[in-house]
Amino acid sequence: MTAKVIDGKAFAAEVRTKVASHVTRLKEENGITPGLAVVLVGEDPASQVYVRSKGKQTVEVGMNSYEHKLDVDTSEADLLALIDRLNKDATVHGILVQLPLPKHLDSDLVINSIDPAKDVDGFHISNVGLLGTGQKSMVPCTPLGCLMMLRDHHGSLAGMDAVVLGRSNIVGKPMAQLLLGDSCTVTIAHSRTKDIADVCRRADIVVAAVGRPEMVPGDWIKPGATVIDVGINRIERDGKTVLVGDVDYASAAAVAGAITPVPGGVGPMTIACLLANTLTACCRANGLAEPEGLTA
Ligand SMILES: Nc1nc(=O)c2c([nH]1)NC[C@@H]1CN(c3ccc(C(=O)N[C@@H](CCC(=O)O)C(=O)O)cc3)C=[N+]21
Repeated sequence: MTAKVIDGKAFAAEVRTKVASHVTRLKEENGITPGLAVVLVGEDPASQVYVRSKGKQTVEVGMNSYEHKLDVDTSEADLLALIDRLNKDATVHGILVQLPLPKHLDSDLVINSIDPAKDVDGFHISNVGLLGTGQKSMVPCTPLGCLMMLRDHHGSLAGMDAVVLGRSNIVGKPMAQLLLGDSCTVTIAHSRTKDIADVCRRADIVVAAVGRPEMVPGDWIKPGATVIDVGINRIERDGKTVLVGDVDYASAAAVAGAITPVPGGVGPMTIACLLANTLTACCRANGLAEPEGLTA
């Protein structure tokens, strides 16, 4: 068998088209332009690339983009003061603080100082609690993108066995909550899981979010299963830097029913969902109906 390749890049373009048409309507009918503020502390080259591409796509869908680049040794007080200003700024509907932050800053404290209604990353404890109890919240972008691709491929996910590899707060845990919300039987496996290969082989859906290049080989995958690869790892191969996922693509694609590639899978969906969340936050802030198909 050769897996169907789930084209995250094309799917993300569709999501952005939907977002853009809602934004046009918001402007014409309500005179509102959604705004996203992205805060970057320091000059990590990879982070700068992501922030630039977020800003570009934000403008492309017709939203306002506000970039705040702060010095690497910015004090916590100054960062909190900026967030406080953005919280109070009615033209800003979404706030994203690029992670990881420099070590001298307490990222939990910083994230929890964002107004939960503007927390388009869905990392604020209040959004985490709302998601965990099945209440309306802001949903983390990467897991939301994965969910959209899974629903698009399968229709209903009810009753499926899902294994999430990785237990991070930004991907593994919220991904498990979303799959549970869609009535999957969910297992979270991690570095201390016994017989992880056997656990994985039971899965109809595997979401790999461990951050270890090509850790999941094809013989961990049940024939016909759907594989979502969240990993984005830069490695050296044949003297070149290449981007690989957490899944060994060649061997997994030979047995899976469907698989997301890296690049061109989950990554582009993450940014598309950030724009979708900003639109959702803007609609909620203005008491308007939420866009359909763009939330969990
Ligand atoms: N508060 C916060 N929220 C984030 O969502 C967040 C963050 N911090 N810090 C960094 C990570 C990383 N991230 C990516 C988004 C898109 C691609 C993406 O589009 N990747 C392309 C390839 C891009 C490349 O070539 O490097 C792809 O997979 O096809 C990758 C990575 C969001 N992050």
